[in-house]
Amino acid sequence: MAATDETQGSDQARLIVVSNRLPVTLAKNEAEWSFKLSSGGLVSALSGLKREMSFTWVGWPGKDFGADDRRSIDGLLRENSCSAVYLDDETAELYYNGFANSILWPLFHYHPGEMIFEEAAWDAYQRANRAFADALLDVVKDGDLVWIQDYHLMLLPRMLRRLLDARGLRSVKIGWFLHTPFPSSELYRILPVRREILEGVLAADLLGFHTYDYARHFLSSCTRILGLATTPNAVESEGRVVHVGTFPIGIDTEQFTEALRTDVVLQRLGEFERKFEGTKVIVGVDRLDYIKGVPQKLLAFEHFLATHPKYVGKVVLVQVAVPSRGDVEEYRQLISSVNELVGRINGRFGTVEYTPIHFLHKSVTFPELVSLYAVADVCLITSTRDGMNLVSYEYVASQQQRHGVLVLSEFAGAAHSLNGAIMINSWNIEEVSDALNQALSMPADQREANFNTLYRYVTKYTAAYWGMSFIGELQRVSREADELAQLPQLKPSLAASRLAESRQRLFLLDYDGTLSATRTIPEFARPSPKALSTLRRLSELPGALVYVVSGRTREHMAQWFDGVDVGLVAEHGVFYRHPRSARALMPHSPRVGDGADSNDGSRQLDSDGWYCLVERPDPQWRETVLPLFRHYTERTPGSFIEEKEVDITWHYRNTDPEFGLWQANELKINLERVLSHLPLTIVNGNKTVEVRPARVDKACAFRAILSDFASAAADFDFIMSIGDGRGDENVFTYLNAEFSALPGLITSTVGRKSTQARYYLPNVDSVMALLAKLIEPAL
Ligand SMILES: O=P(O)(O)OC[C@H]1O[C@H](O[C@H]2O[C@H](CO)[C@@H](O)[C@H](O)[C@H]2O)[C@H](O)[C@@H](O)[C@@H]1O
Ligand SMILES: O=c1ccn([C@@H]2O[C@H](COP(=O)(O)OP(=O)(O)O)[C@@H](O)[C@H]2O)c(=O)[nH]1
Repeated sequence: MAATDETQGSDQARLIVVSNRLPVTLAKNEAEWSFKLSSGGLVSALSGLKREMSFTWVGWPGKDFGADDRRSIDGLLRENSCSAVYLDDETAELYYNGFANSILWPLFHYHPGEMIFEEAAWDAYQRANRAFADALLDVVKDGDLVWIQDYHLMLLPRMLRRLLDARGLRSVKIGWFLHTPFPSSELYRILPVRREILEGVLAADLLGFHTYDYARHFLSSCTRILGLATTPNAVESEGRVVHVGTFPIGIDTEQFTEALRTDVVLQRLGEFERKFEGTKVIVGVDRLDYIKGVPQKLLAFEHFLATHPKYVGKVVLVQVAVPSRGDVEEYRQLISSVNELVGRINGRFGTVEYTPIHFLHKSVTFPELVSLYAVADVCLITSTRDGMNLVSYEYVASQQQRHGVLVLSEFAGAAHSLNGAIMINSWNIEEVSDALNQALSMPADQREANFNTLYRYVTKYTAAYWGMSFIGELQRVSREADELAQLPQLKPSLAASRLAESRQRLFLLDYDGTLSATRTIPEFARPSPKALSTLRRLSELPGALVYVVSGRTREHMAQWFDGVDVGLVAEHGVFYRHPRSARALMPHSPRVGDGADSNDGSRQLDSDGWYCLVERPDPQWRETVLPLFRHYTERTPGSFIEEKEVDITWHYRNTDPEFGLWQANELKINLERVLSHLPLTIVNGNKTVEVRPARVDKACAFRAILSDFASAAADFDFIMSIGDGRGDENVFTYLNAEFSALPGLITSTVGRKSTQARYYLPNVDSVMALLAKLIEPAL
């Protein structure tokens, strides 16, 4: 493993990889501890990465050690860029076998029947994850990248984040990668601690999965179980954006190419070729785990021999079954049923000269494995679920000469990548048997074409590629998060001091999500008595003009703010009305029917003082839009249409969250198609789809408002704009450009997010607290 010394102590971000097991085997000879790097999927996957980037590996060393031994082991590990997390043997057993392998593993592989939930195991899982977090505190420095691996450590991102925050280490970036499938939310929700586990990983900055299906299931669980807003590549959790990505793992193909040139492999391959001369070889390599579908494979092979007698005596299955998790009951049962099947099939089809199944219940050496891969005409993978399945990749990497056929279960993650394999439903014994027949009789040119497609993929998307792309993405999202972290929170004291220094004051306040918290039904979101009295007192400050700026109808707004001297902007800028106190500042009093020029073309003034920035609503587009809106409303329970004077809004907040979002996207696509020739804009709002005139937005309304003040607008020495939505971003952009030099300009979004505003306020309560500060008597 590459040493990290060159980066220790420097300002460069260091990488720390955390996994359940350290990739080492420790042995004591006399009084001396020695160290051997062990092999395994993760070790080889990360071996490519380590050529590009040095890292420290943190994990459990495999058993507990006494204090004296720990001291020497720690030294030895440090020299090899590793660091141990010690767990007492009972915790380790319960956490690893009891929770990770007996609860999460079966559930994530669609075997809920094998899941045994025990509180003691859950307690141990928490204890072990906490021990990892504590140990990491001694290793991690600010600015480091911490990459946590797999289902054993799903609570760790949150536990670690809390400890780091408490120490003020706020720029450590955390990634987490799941090597297994993530099941459908329908399965996942069975887990008694489903919330804790999701919340645990959501403290990371980037979450990685092998396939988009796994990511999709994860996002769906976040929506359904935690009620969080998601996009196809992110989850919003506690004001943070947690990025979600697909990073299919690969192998180090070079290792296989090099091994195939070694004498030991060439010799062994020759022996196999002589032994199996005139016989077709099917190879299977699996850990003996119930997810690998070994019984299904044996039954399919039996069916194949029974239905294709010409192959009896002419084809063998060499099945390597690597012993695994023998301490767990389900695995012990599997061994006996597999042994029974092998015996039955060999008894049924075998002769003195012919053994149909060569069953190796052991692990084999790497040269032996490569030789077996290379001699096989077919590789048969029948997993009933499998995160990725690297055996399929390894077989392809070893088949440059023979161009053998890969028969691959569609339930392995690899099926999403390995175009060129024969895909099978491993539960369908008939189909697997047919696939074997097809594979064994496939013409050489077709085998070669399939192999070339597979080989190109396997050699391009290697383990190194996987590691580098995850780390690259973690660095990218971290930069984005750093930018966001630099967005300052608007402090009431700062706003108050700027206000105190000013004389002509303008407040532009969005309504929904800014002055009023989100409600399920729009009518319920009326201004609270507190909000009304705050606005009244704000409007009474010397030299102050207050505008409430909303997507709501002017009727609603006029009714809600009756008796408060605030200006109103309705339907996202289509209508606006000045406060009474503004009239004194206007160069001339506008008259009804006034069509005075503004930057936005003509505008009309009615007898209630409202300006309208668009032509009257065009009935034709409404006639096109409304039937579509109705179509989707009828088919989306809980959705409804809000018809305004000009805009039309489709609300889906109260629908099934995923179906609602799906329907909203469909509706938007359909609207874009039918409205493409019209000057309209279709906007995804806060659980809404809105259609409104393209020419007008909230920024246009401000421009019009300011032009009404003509040169008096130049006298505003304090402008504060607060809003939470996308429509408010236009306002911030406009104000930042127009009043860039004004010290009294304050723009603030609500909720921390990527924004054009100069500040953020966390939520509606903090907006109200800020405004309350501004109306304190001294100001
Ligand atoms: O510009 P705004 O004041 O932020 O108005 C935008 C939309 O707000 C309303 O919908 C939103 O608030 C509702 C009440 O809390 C909520 O039920 C809905 O899901 C939100 O999208 C309003 O109904 C829309 O017409 C406005 O366009
Ligand atoms: O005797 C053996 C046979 C195979 N393997 C390796 O075990 C890994 C199995 O990975 P896979 O993704 O197929 O399944 P997993 O065991 O991780 O579920 C592959 O890299 C094999 O080369 C091994 O270590 N010892």
